[in-house]
Amino acid sequence: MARPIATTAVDATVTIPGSKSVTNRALVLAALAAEPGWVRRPLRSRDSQLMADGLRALGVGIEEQVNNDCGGVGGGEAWRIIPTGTFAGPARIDVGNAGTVMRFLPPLAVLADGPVHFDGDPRSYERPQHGVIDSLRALGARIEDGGRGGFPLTVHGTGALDGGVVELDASASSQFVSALLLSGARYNQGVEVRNTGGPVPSLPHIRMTVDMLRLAGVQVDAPEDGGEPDVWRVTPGALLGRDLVVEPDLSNAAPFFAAALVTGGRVTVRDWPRHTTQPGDQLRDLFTRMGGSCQFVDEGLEFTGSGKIHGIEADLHDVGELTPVIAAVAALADSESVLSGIAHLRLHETDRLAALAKEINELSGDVTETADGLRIRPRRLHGGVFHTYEDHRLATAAAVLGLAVPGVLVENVATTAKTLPDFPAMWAELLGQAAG
Ligand SMILES: O=C(O)C1=C[C@@H](OP(=O)(O)O)[C@@H](O)[C@H](O)C1
Ligand SMILES: C=C(OP(=O)(O)O)C(=O)O
Repeated sequence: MARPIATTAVDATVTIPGSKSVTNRALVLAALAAEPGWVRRPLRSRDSQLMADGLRALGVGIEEQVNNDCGGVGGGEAWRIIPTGTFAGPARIDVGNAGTVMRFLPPLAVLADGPVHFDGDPRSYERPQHGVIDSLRALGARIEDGGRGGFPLTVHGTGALDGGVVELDASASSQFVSALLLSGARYNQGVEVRNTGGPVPSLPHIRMTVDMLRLAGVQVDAPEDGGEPDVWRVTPGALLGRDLVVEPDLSNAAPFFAAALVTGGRVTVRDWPRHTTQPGDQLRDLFTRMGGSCQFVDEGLEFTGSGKIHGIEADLHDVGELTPVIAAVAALADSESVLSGIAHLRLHETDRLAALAKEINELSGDVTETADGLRIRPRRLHGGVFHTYEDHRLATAAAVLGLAVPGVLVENVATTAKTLPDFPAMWAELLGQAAG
């Protein structure tokens, strides 16, 4: 995708599709429930499709309805989830490169009536999975992993799991904890997850898991509610079928607010929730520190750029998925930025620290990798191909750079289909151009 620089300040209102994290949790919880439920305004993307297909392979009914009027809540698209109580095996599941699918489904597959074979994109072989697999084994599951501790692997479901207390190192991914908690209420003894490793990243995502479990009627003890630090406990019990409206994906608002910052323009994101567990909500603070300002308006959240972009020193441990777009904005700022607390990004869709440093430097930037992040010294950039390594967030970061730097070519912008298939058209509309 080649984008000329934005010649005028953007001024737009955008509708961001549903959150990947909320959609995929909602699907898992609805599949585990004792009664049917609804997921409204779900994200339609590669990651949510992989999740839905995985659950269907296990026998869960998912009926996709468009423009229905089911109960009047949410409106628009809705998926009706019909759980079967048990999960069917043998089954085959493709996890793609979706962290939520590769971590959340094996703990559910232990409840299947037979073997469930998992495989995925080449990158899924490299992403950490030990926190899920070793934990499930410790809780009584039989899993074959082909000798590498990860994919491809076979979970030998027996219809039930003892569960109980498990210790793991969750410093590589919060998804290890979320994964075990989501299915834990269906284990005979529930589950108690104890992190014995370093600090867990992306804690708001665990909070999201805990809140959504509670909405499904599950009793959860968590550290932030006065519980023991680094310990989460799920009491065994049935899950309720819920009617849930998915919030817009706030992490995918990042490139659009960045466009307001970079062009000195204004972007309103519709339906921004006033209260949310999504880490993307921290964009309000981060991008304000970088030179913009925001306010809630009737339609949603309005973000305005001042025409100036400041560097930032920020610990992004909780909000790692925002890093690529923040790094792109930082490369266009008037002072140095230091982004820290994000060593775990080396094991995301790609090694994001290496990829951002390499690609921005290829455009004549000055980015160095630190032990746990990036140091970004803004320099005048020139155009060139920005490689995206099949990482949706590298592609949106490159598009942001392309607003200010003539001749930036985003290689494989279609990779945004992981969480935002409409990105090329939405971006073209933002800039008042034809998609292409
Ligand atoms: O549970 C989730 O929905 C997510 C948790 C985070 O993963 P890590 O804890 O592996 O960073 C985040 O980066 C990812 O985009 C989504
Ligand atoms: C890390 C991410 O995704 P995943 O769910 O595949 O871990 C991300 O979306 O930034």
